[in-house]
Amino acid sequence: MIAYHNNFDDTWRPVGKALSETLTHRVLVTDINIVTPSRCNPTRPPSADGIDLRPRTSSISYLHSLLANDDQTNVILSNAHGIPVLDFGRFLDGSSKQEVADAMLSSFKDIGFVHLVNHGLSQEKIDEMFNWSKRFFAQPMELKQLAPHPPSGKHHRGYSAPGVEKVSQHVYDAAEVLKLRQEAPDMKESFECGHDASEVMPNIWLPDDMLPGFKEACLDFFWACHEIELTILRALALGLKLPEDYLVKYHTAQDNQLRLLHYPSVSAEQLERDEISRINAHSDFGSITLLVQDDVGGLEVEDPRNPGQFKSAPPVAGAIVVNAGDFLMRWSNDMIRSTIHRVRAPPGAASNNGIIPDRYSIPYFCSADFPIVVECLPGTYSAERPRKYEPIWRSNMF
Ligand SMILES: O=C(O)CCC(=O)C(=O)O
Ligand SMILES: [Fe+2]
Repeated sequence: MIAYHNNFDDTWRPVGKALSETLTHRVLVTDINIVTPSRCNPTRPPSADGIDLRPRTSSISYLHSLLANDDQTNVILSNAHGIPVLDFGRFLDGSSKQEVADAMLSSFKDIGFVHLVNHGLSQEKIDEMFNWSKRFFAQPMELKQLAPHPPSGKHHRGYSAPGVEKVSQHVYDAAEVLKLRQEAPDMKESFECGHDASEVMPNIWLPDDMLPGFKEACLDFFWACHEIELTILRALALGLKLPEDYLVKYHTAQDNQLRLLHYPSVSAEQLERDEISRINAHSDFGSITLLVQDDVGGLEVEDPRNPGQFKSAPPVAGAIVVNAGDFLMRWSNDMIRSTIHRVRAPPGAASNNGIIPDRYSIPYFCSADFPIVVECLPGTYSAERPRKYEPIWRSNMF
């Protein structure tokens, strides 16, 4: 689970311990404190702007997955290193809704990850956001520091410089985290924002006259991702044989987090020798994460059947990656996996003069509303598969 730690204060400890002891969930500890915000007021209504529902052709070869059952074969376009590539357009246009829903759920149960093509997020919007991200990170450090991520990390907003954040799993001791960071700093910088009306977690922007247009682009992309989130949650509900709006009803506060990530160019050797890392192994905290990435690669996903073994998950043309987070895993009575992943050297990197190019990615972390009691989802437990978790207030979880 991604959490952000600088200090290990009393707010964090009981939560972290409760999680590790009772949920057997992985807890990711970085250098900034965990955030347990209360519900944000819903802000402007989600806009349909930029959502392109037309199916697009892609360069992906149309292989049928061995994982699929007969009904799912027409929506599974290929199997990319163990992660199915689904034609989400068949859900959006209504032609194979149940099949897409079933295939997505199978994938979440099996590996916790899925690639979606024809997802409805326009390529123009994605390209535009990457351009803004590059422009932002290309600014001088003094300027980026004008939107500083708070050192105490009480909320995930603003800019964090390379090496400041360190991601790890099950490390609760401050000295140990410091040691990890010194041994192998995470060589990435990030900018994080949410929606602009949050009272509990206000955004931290650059001063108005710096990089005009950046803020608007981030917010626009935030809402575009939110639209995709809702359709994915609808598909997932259908896969779980629940009413289509079942999960959406628990995601009304739009308490999500858009994160621009830049991994500066580094030496392949240093990365491979673990002298530096891009992002350490971790699982995400929320319901689902949507990820768009450039074509550099390096994302690796743990093989659920061989803990500790990671498989490369290279980018798939035109696809967004969607993975389940710790919250969804618990909510589904562990039926759905929140799988550990990391970013390392892409395959074959050493042959490229030993230098790994800059990498840009944009995760969008989706969270359920805070003031709800979380019980295992209907259909995820039975006499043979009893509930593993007692009901709990969402705000007491992460
Ligand atoms: O950069 C990536 O591809 C992955 C980022 C990630 O896993 C995260 O920020 O949680
Ligand atoms: Fe992640």
